[in-house]
Amino acid sequence: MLSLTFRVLLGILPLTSIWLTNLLVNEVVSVIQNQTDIRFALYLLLGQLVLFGVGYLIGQVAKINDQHLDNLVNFYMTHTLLKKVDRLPYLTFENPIFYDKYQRVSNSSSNVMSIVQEVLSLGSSLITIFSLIGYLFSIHWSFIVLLLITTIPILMIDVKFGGMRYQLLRFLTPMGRRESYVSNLLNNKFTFKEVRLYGLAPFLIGEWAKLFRINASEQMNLMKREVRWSSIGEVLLLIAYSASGVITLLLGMQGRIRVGDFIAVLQAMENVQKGLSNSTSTISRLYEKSLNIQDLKEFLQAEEQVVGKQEAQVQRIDSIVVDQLCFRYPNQEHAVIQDIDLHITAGKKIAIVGENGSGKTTLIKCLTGLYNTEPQMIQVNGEPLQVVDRRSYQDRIAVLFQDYAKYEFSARYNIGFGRVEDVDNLVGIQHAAAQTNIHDYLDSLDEKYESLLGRSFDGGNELSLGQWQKVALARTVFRNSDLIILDEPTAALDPRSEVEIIDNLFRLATNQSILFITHRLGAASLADEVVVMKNGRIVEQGTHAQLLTLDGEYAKLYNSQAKWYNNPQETAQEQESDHYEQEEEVLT
Ligand SMILES: Nc1ncnc2c1ncn2[C@@H]1O[C@H](COP(=O)(O)OP(=O)(O)OP(=O)(O)O)[C@@H](O)[C@H]1O
Repeated sequence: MLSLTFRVLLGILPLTSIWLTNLLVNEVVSVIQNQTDIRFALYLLLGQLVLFGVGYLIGQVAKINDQHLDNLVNFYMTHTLLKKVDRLPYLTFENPIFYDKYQRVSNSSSNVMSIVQEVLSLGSSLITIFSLIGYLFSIHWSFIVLLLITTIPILMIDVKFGGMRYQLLRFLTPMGRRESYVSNLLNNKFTFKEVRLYGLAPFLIGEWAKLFRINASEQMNLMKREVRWSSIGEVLLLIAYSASGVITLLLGMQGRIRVGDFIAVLQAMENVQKGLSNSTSTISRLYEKSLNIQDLKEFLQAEEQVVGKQEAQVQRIDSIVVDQLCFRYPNQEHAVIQDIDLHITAGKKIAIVGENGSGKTTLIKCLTGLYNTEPQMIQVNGEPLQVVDRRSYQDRIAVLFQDYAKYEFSARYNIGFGRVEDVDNLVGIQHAAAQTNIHDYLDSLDEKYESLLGRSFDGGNELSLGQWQKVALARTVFRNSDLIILDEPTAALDPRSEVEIIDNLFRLATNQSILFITHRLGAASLADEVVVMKNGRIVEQGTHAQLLTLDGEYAKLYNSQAKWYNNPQETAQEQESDHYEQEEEVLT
């Protein structure tokens, strides 16, 4: 409201200023010609000074007010977007188009604010324009015709380029994202060591430069076209201004206006033209931004993952039955996992083994409800997952993914995030850390559990990969769930830690089910059941002993690993001869 008032005031200032100028010039002419009293002219001069001061003050207060409004809108928009992102289905995050759209809409907070500001300043300009047009019309109607003839083509040009700018933004967003991806490879600590050692920097800089040039040249091309067309608009404005000068001169010669009016008309004409040209470009920008807002609207209307609305609440997971589970990624033709049958009962420890890409991680993403599957394929406590309250179900599961998160927060938060409502329970957190053999290390840090982990921020403590993994494992332990899912939980651990931790976990988690993916079959042998996956299917299932007797896939994998420990040299020679045999087969 305050902003609106300021804009109205700013809108009527030009007419008042021109009116005062008109009076002042006429008065000065009269003082010079007739030697009349100078006082009224001085009052008018003072009036102009006051007007200038008031205009300046209103402008400054409006600036502060706009900044305040900007903060409010920015906060609201970012807050809304972040909450929306939290409700989107997980699969959305695996679609690159999502990231393009997100990039565009995350600029929308500034777009929304600038729309508000543009509308306000457009309103202000329109008040100026209409008040001045009223004044010009009172002098002669032909000024209005001149203005109409020149403004309409300019408006059309500006709107056309507003649309083109938006289309270009859409086209360039993926390339812009790739450009920042490539440049990030050069300044990101996770990739930089390899970039440095492999001497990739010149190649990557070249790639970045290529993308930058394409981006920049597309923008330059559009800008050049826009400049060409807007020059035509400027010429039209110049013609209108000169024509209005001629008309004013004729009116003066006919004695229908005085010197002050002559100056005022030219000033008014100039102001109206400036106002009109500003307004047309504002309308063009508004059009461009309204297209962006359409993206925002679509984003906010995107289908959400229903969480916490389904009727079947899960107090405790007693059983999960997987029945003929199939899953296909949206961008792929064939199912990645097929006909999976699995029965997880309370306290059962299941190991999943299988070669890379056999679908193990996909299976756990389906099981945890991150991916939606057909009804009946997954049943929790006898209810299809679709009708199970997803939040209450996920609250009873602890997952450690291969690419677990390394939170650059304190050690306490890193573990406490497993049960965020209990993040102040230091004793519980320390207990979880002790179970995964990381307590002593965290306790030895300067600020113990309050120490910041990671090196992205000053004062942080970098951990080794194995230490990070132990912290993440402690987080899953702290979660106190019914089902613990671990995707290669010991990949970065030394053999002693691996044995101790898995042993600890199995001993303490008597009531908890554990489903763990592993490539280390020594760990798998501790499970109640071993599931072997190949090409998206379960090919063997049973206890470690049963599968060894079966002498199939598992036995083959197990024996080859056992050989590494018993006689690594022999294994290497065998593998080498296998390799040559295969090469010979290919050659013959
Ligand atoms: N988001 C995705 N979109 C499309 N395909 C995917 C996606 N994630 C995985 N895949 C494909 O699904 C298959 C199974 O992948 P998954 O990660 O489940 O295998 P995995 O058995 O866990 O492998 P690893 O032992 O290497 O971790 C792979 O062929 C992979 O290319």
